[in-house]
Amino acid sequence: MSEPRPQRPSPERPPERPAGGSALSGRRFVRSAGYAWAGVRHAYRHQANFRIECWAAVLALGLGLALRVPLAPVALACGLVLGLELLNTALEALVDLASPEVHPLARIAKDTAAAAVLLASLSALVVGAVTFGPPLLRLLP
Ligand SMILES: Nc1ncnc2c1ncn2[C@@H]1O[C@H](COP(=O)(O)OP(=O)(O)OP(=O)(O)O)[C@@H](O)[C@H]1O
Repeated sequence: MSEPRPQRPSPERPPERPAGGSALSGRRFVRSAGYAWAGVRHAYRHQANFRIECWAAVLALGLGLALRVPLAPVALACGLVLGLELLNTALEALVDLASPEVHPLARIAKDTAAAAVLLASLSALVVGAVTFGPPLLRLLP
């Protein structure tokens, strides 16, 4: 006899809460943050682009502080690029797992994810030019 299938959550039947405290439990949050930090460390170790983007973000935020420009758009642009680079890394790993051999769909997945990072990086350059351009020009003699 086959095992009973686990029932999908629905609006009438919310998902069962896993054992180990409420969704807002501090220990749970710390554990999740630990997994996320492991992901960041992995990307930093293995992805040269992520390392460059991390240091570019540090530089941009430092320059923003020094020039006293609004930091919110700079931080948002940096977060977008870094977040999409992490998603790109995750997707590359998934594609390599699902399709180690060359496949047109694998190429589309990887190329499209890379395009998302490129688009965000170009937007970040525009944000940087608009934010840092005027104060830097004022510094010129
Ligand atoms: N399994 C595959 N099938 C088809 N094309 C692939 C496959 N794997 C990679 N490619 C092609 O090669 C390109 C580079 O893939 P790769 O996995 O080396 O990514 P990358 O951008 O070089 O990653 P990294 O950031 O690790 O350097 C992809 O964008 C895609 O066009």
